[in-house]
Amino acid sequence: MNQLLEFKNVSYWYKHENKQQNILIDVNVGFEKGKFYTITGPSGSGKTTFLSLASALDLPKEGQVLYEGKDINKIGLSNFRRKYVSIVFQSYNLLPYMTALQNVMTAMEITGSTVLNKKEYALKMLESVHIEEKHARQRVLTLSGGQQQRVAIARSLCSQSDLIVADEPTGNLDENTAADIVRIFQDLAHKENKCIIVVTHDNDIARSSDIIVKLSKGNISLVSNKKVALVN
Ligand SMILES: Nc1ncnc2c1ncn2[C@@H]1O[C@H](COP(=O)(O)OP(=O)(O)OP(=O)(O)O)[C@@H](O)[C@H]1O
Repeated sequence: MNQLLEFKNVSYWYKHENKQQNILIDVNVGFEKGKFYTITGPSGSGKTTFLSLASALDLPKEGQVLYEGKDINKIGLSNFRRKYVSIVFQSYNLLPYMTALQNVMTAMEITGSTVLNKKEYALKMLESVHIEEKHARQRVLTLSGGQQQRVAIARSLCSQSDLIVADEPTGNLDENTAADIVRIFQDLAHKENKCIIVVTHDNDIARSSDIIVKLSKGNISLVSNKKVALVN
């Protein structure tokens, strides 16, 4: 099996006044390109912690996270974040006084994109998430929540990384807009061959993914959705 990202014997805990709270206990799980994964579990089960390990915001206390077989600690955490993973936050993390286009182009500058015509490319990425040029040229603070989330996804696409992780990306959105975002993730996995890992509380979104990774009491179980629900 061709794993893009692999958790190998990963354990993680927090210490509270010398008491250890185990979050992940000897977890083994792999993620492939071309698949859309959701991470689910009760509040406090460690979903955000899991995602921070998958996106090199933190390191396991024990075990390794491997990218194409290489330990991300060896790749270097900031190097890994810059080159190999795109993170979509619930709060979008956009620059509100800039236009959508400027937000995407700024991210391209920061990540050292080698694309020659950055404006044209940014507009193409925005169009791929259904942000037309008129909206692309508006300041982000004048766009709706759903539009802002799509801009954040377009920004994540400009780094051209194979791995996209998102923490509750539909948390603030209405049902229709959330379905729209989920469809974009499905397309990115199935048409663009990306590996998508999304933390969600929402069972409908989990059912729309290819594989559900359930977290509970430090352990994980996988549910494969053979017949992926199409969102409408
Ligand atoms: N920086 C930290 N220091 C200490 N404990 C922490 C820290 N971050 C998280 N925790 C604890 O670890 C547990 C897992 O937190 P995490 O945010 O990963 O869970 P979650 O499944 O994403 O929760 P939610 O669904 O409520 O967002 C929680 O009990 C939390 O209080």
